[in-house]
Amino acid sequence: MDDLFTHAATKSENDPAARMAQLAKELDHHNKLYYQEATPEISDAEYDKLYRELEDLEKAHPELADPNSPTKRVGGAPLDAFESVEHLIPMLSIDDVFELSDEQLEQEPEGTPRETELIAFYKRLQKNLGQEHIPVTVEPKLDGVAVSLVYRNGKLDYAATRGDGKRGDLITENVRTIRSIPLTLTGDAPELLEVRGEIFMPNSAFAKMNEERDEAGLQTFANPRNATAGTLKQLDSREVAKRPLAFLAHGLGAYDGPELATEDAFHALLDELSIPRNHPVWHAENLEVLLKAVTQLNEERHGYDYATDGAVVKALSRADREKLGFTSRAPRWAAAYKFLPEQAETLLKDITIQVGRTGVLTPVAELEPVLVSGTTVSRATLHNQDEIDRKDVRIGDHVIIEKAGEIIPAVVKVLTEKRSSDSQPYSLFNAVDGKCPSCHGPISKEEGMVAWRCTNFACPAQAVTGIKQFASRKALDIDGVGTSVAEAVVRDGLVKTPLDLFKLDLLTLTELNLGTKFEPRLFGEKRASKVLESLEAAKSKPLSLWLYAMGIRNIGESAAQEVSRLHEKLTDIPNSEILKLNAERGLKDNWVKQNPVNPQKESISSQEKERRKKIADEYKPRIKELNEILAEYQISPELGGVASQSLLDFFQSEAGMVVLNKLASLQINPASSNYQPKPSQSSTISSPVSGRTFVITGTLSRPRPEFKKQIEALGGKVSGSISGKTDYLLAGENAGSKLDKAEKLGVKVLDEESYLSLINSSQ
Ligand SMILES: NC(=O)c1ccc[n+]([C@@H]2O[C@H](COP(=O)([O-])OP(=O)(O)OC[C@H]3O[C@@H](n4cnc5c(N)ncnc54)[C@H](O)[C@@H]3O)[C@@H](O)[C@H]2O)c1
Ligand SMILES: [Zn+2]
Repeated sequence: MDDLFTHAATKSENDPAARMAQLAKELDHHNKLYYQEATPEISDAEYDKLYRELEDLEKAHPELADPNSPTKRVGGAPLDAFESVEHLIPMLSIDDVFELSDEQLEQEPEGTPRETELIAFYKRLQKNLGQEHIPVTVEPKLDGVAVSLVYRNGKLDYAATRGDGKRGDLITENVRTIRSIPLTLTGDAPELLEVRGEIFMPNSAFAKMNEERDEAGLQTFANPRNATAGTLKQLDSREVAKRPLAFLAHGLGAYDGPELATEDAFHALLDELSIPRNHPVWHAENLEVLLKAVTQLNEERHGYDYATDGAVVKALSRADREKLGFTSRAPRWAAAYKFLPEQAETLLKDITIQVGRTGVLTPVAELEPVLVSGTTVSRATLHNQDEIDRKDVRIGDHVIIEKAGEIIPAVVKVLTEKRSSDSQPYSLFNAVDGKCPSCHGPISKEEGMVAWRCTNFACPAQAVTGIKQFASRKALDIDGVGTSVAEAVVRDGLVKTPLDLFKLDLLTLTELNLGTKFEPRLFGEKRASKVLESLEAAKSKPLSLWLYAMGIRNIGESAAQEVSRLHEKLTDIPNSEILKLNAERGLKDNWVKQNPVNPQKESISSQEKERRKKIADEYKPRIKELNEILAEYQISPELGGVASQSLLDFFQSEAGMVVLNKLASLQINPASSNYQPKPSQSSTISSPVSGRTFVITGTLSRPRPEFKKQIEALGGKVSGSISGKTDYLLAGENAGSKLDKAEKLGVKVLDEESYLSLINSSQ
């Protein structure tokens, strides 16, 4: 079965517009993670690759280019938590030019230099300025967070991040804590001086801080840039003060003072005012010297105490810069030359699988330790199955690994000539036997996506994400349980899966620490009891909300509604015949649609044609048959084959059983509030008992089972507890809490006498 349904062709390959839209979406996603949340998912080199691909497509198809494309914009939006400020002059990015790799050079004519893109940049300067010699400067590119420091009359007025280039966040209080940034300038300060530069964390300080955090049981940062970005987002500047941040200036923004004709004059001013500036700076009068400077910087940079992955090349004179001008995103007078990441050869000993916070399964290469860019590397990311297939990575291979400016190393290439003859292609799915290594839940791959994911909402690796979904407004609406509570209960080991929330008691919740070990912030009794109340109420919430709350793949709100219309209660789902048939129909139907015998766009071999025809001939009559069987259920397209299969997979998996067992032990069996599987039939029957749900309580004239039998014989149901979907409460003498609850929920209450007349009327 696997075979038939996993081929969902990535149609974007031949469709530039679709690919462009997809790239833009992915880049937006990564920009948000990188700039706003300081938690990037991919390396800069990978990001750059996607960015380049989009840029190239936009050049090839200018008519399809979106004016709001990520290639036309700077950075991310300002954060809500800070006040923002409009920049006096927009803060732009810098265009990248890349050192060419061996693979790229193979595609080019012989003798093509690695610096081809840099040379092209210099030639553009020559052409646009109409002169042969253009003096430029070369300096290290700092990998930190861009900042604007505005000084008025020698005093720091404010500091802001780049934000979207037009508006940034005001981070003055945080910046004041950075010792190397002067608050008052020495010497003859101009009236207005906007210095732009980079806040960063030196490597040594970063390593030490991470070590201390690790010891204190705090989360460590992936790399110095993340640590810097994360630190500057802190609202409490006392926290910022504790972090080892540094600053170096590299550019001029708004300015009101004596003329600065060149970059040198600007540097002299910074020195006079004791503002630390980026160094070393090389000067080059022509292309030859520029290339030498860049080579020298590349050699020296490994000795620096901060990460540099490139050289910034800038026209020296202000007059030249003015002539060259800007694009919407970057100045035309500067370029960032990105060095090739350093590579090394080593042995890939094993592949392990990590489960991320959102359930993504990431294959990780376990390597024979090797030294790259001054650090020992023993693990590298393999990203996903598609990447493994593309590079044909296998356990036991000799591989080339690469480490860019940032920390996560990657496997770039396999040395197939060194491979042993008995090596086997690697399949992530087989390696984990189709189960999440963290929880043994089922894994699945969404259409058009490359990653396998664990689909178990109770997976401990995804606990925080799962709890947030479970408690969200649209799901079970657990008042007071958001990100910080979810993180705290998981951190303290109180909750491993959302259902563990039901184990929490008032005292534990009251004393839950939402702050840090050093600065505790307790949750408090008032909010704690609210959480418990919401949890109690959740127990009787309808099936559709429960299904949505579980965050099962492909089950959104509408699909959950439809599932709950077709099933009376949760426990009917794992073996649901309707779902089985609907899954089969949907998956077969998709297959036929996606594998046409006479495709219009692609060309297929006659063998492939034959294969498709054979399968389609088998599927089509069955699809017709299924359509007939399912017709009376009138299943909405919101519940497709993929979603149906996904539900069944989940509830039939080991993980799904655990969830069902836990619910059973909590005595929760969510019931449908819109149960009506055969719409046309049930609407014609109208009986006061048939299809109605009764709850029985108190002392009656006969034993309760007798009443139960009678109700069921007339097509009604008897349930043990009152919920919003109960129709009648049959209440005898001394009815207790159920009576109160029925009144609260507006459920009709019958005494024995009115019950009897109801029964008689429906016989
Ligand atoms: N991994 C991810 O998910 C992800 C997401 C978004 C962006 N990124 C990375 O960020 C890059 C794009 O970000 P960007 O637009 O901020 O560009 P950038 O950081 O590559 O370059 C522009 C910035 O460089 C800084 N800079 C550093 N040293 C400088 C110097 N000596 N002189 C002048 N400026 C200097 C400036 O602050 C300027 O704003 C991408 O190439 C990518 O590597 C990664
Ligand atoms: Zn899992």
